[in-house]
Amino acid sequence: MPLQGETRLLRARGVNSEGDGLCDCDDGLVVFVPMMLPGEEALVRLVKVKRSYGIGKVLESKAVSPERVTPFCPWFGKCGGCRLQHGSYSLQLEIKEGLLLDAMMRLGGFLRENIPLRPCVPSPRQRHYRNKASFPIQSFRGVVTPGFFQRDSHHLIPVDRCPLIDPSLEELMKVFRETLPTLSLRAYDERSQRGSLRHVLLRKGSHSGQGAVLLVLKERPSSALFDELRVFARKTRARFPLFSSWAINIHPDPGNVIIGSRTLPLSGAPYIEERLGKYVFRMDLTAFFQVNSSQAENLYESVKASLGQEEKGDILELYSGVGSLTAYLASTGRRVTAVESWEPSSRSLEHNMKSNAVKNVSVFRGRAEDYCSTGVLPPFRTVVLDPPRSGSTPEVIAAISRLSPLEILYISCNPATLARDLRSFVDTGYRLISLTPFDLFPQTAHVETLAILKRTR
Ligand SMILES: C[S@@+](CC[C@H](N)C(=O)[O-])C[C@H]1O[C@@H](n2cnc3c(N)ncnc32)[C@H](O)[C@@H]1O
Repeated sequence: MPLQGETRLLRARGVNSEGDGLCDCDDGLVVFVPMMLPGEEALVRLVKVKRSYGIGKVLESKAVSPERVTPFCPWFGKCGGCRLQHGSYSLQLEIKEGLLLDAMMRLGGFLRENIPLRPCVPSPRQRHYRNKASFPIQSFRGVVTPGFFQRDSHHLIPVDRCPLIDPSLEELMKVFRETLPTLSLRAYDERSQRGSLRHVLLRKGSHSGQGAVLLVLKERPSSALFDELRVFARKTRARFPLFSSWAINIHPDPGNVIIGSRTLPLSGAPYIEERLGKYVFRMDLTAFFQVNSSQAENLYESVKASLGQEEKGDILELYSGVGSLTAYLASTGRRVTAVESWEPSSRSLEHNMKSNAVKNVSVFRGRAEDYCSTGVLPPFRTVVLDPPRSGSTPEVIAAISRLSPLEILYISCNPATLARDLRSFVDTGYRLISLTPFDLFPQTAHVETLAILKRTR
């Protein structure tokens, strides 16, 4: 077993889900080394040695990958957001395919020959693709400051630009950096749980142009503070007329969850609209919506194409959000039952089906678990599910297996929970037909995947 502090010459055989180089010591220990790309060799100091893994730091590079590029963001390596900016885009796509394969084999117990992996679908844009920016607020040297968290920590880096977000979100970020210290709001402190302003969330419909601001506060503001924030919103709207929707979200609980359950309108409508394909979707400022609008269109078109136009039979869609994928599913002419638990999203889902004249959708406002336990469910030919990062739950997976649809389409943003859930489906009589990664998050190590399963018996 190597010792902490030792130096080794290591070669990266891949990258882990955090974007770190994956190296093997000759003693069998796996070492994760930030900033190393597959094929690279370096003298590495073992800064941490645990029983099952180590963490290394490059002291001197010995062989550099031809796919290494100069990162375009000055904060890359410090900010926790991007993990792969030092690799060419084609390498990033290859890495994502590898991450998915690794999760399927290691965590899902699949054999390589049983994984019908397709190439990763590239994002139309690799920079400025994000329609949303969420930055934490802290008191930095006594000043209320927005920024991003350093990797694996809650240390704030006070940045005023991010090359992944829409340029108008960057402009607005600068305004917040200048203006927040002049307001009578105090930054929330996680340790003492004092102060108020926790997060600022900015959204801009990439295709609609509409923008929104959500201020996340620990408690409901006093009426004087409310008035002050209204004036701030009005003045900022005068400079950025497209950012017309402002709201305050109240989030009193400690912890890492960004948004609380109560939202109060501050200025303008408490929602914005985004256009995907021929549809316009309204979303509450707290709702989930894919951050890469153009690549979301590609993903949804691909889901629709894999359903086929001539097939018949109803579709059950679980975890529907505001109904963006729902509309694409319904455009095949089949009846869709859409299930969503976040109340503001399920309200928008109902609205969006009406406003887009989509008539063949019925909405269940509640948890997938509750829908699945509502007695005898009608038959569905197809089940589509797009759960959060934690994946689906054993109850929901068991209910889907009992429903026994001919096909299951599973969309996932987390290869680890996807591999686990696909294993359960395969064990109850489904065969994996295809597994397609979509790059919705260039420069990061996040992987979105569309998996298609068919019933075998
Ligand atoms: C990854 S998003 C997918 C949304 C949608 N398919 C889309 O593409 O925009 C997951 C959604 O599941 C919802 N959700 C989370 N847990 C749920 C549950 N137990 N039952 C139903 N919906 C849930 C979330 O509110 C969120 O809207």
